[in-house]
Amino acid sequence: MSQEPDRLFAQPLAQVADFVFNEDVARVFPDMIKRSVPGYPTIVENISVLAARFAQPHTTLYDLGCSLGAVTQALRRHVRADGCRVIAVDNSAAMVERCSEYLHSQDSMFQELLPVEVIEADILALAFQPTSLVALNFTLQFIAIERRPELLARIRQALLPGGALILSEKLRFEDAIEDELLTALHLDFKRANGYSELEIAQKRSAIEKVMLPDSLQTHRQRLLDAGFSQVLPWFQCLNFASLIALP
Ligand SMILES: C[S@@+](CC[C@H](N)C(=O)[O-])C[C@H]1O[C@@H](n2cnc3c(N)ncnc32)[C@H](O)[C@@H]1O
Ligand SMILES: O=C(O)C(=O)C[C@]1(C(=O)O)C=C[C@@H](O)C=C1
Repeated sequence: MSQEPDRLFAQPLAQVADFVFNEDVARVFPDMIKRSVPGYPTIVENISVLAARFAQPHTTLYDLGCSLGAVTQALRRHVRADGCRVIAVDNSAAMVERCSEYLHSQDSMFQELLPVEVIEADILALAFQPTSLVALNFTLQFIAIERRPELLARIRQALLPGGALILSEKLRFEDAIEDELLTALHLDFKRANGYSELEIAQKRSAIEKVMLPDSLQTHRQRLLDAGFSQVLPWFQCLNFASLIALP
């Protein structure tokens, strides 16, 4: 994947536009997400460990909001159940184009990869096949809040017994002191990864209307309301967490 450093917000901008997953973002995305999301490499690595337990033979696995396909690549390499395939979906043309290229080069580097299909589509409009594993890795937070319940309900309906949804999100916290401290620590994480105060401030105004995090309590209740039976947090680093939701 591209090694280009994320300098998108390094120069003062006359006006900071709302954040979109366009060509500029796609080009620097591996660097951006690693330097912005505490624990991201650990989450991606371990999604394939979790998936290996939940993936059922001869079923479809979904990577929803796949960006450049980091989760898809991990699933293709590490899920060994017979006859599985991965469907990777994103509604950003720039992401889908690069994702397809990266998956193509993965094909030439490794043997015995799961087959994959990359689709440019809105996940809200997707007709789900029966599935044993759905990954929403930092995607739900970009979906309009009022559309989140219906998306989760449709995923729940498509999930087969023994399968799972893996949901990773930035969290907000209902306790004001906890929220303030973990937000401050997240900014320290960005500084420690070389982002300047200007980059941090401009990225924040670009993203604040576009990415709307929920609390763990809100996620849990919404997943239960959508018909999931169990919600288990398996990872948290500062204000970023990942949950397993069981059908
Ligand atoms: C933070 S990125 C996800 C990172 C990726 N899952 C990973 O692990 O590297 C969010 C992605 O969700 C996509 N996205 C947002 N809304 C979407 C929608 N309604 N349908 C499909 N993709 C969407 C964006 O284009 C973006 O690529
Ligand atoms: O919370 C932030 O400041 C972020 O930059 C987070 C986040 C994310 O969680 O997806 C937002 C957009 C970028 O795609 C990468 C990281």
